[in-house]
Amino acid sequence: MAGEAPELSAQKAFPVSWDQFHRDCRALTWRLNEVGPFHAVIAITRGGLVPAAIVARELGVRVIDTVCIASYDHTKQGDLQVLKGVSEAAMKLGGGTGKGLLIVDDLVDTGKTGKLVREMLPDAHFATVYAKPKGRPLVDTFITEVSQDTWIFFPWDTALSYHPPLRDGAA
Ligand SMILES: O=P(O)(O)OC[C@H]1O[C@H](OP(=O)(O)OP(=O)(O)O)[C@H](O)[C@@H]1O
Ligand code: HPA
Ligand SMILES: [Mg+2]
Repeated sequence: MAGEAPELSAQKAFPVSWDQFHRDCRALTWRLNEVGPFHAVIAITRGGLVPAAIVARELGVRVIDTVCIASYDHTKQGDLQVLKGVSEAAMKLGGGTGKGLLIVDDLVDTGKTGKLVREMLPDAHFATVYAKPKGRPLVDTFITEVSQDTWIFFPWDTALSYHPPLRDGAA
């Protein structure tokens, strides 16, 4: 496609629909239900907000906080920027180390974001919906692993569009 980033076309694509994402979040919650209860859910923004809402709903957790981190500009990772840390109230609930807190993100890729959050809350439980091999050791619970050269396309980042037939060269 004209204008497409070369690193995008070189990678395998793993598109996720809203339905599939909801199902995967519910599957994640089944596993987390065995580990909890949790005092609060900490969503890593922005991608963690969507699974955090679903997981918190299923687990009956009403206290939700955010850690706001930015790193990727589309598919290129830059330096991590912590725009907002854990609130004082959530810190208190986690006894200062994160015990009994559930950190939720959409995925771990290189694990840089996860590592940073784990340093903030070393005793928290870290859950993601998807994991790539490099980040996987940082996660306590996840649902689906994809290869490192796969790019996951989330439903909030995508829209329905025309796709050319395979015989015309479509991948
Ligand atoms: O394991 P890593 O290599 O650190 O990558 C994983 C992180 O990257 C993405 O967030 P991003 O920084 O793009 O921000 P966003 O959630 O606002 O999209 C994703 O949501 C994870 O938080
Ligand atoms: O595979 C990915 N998909 C979407 N966002 C991401 N941020 C890091 N890796 C990914
Ligand atoms: Mg993120």
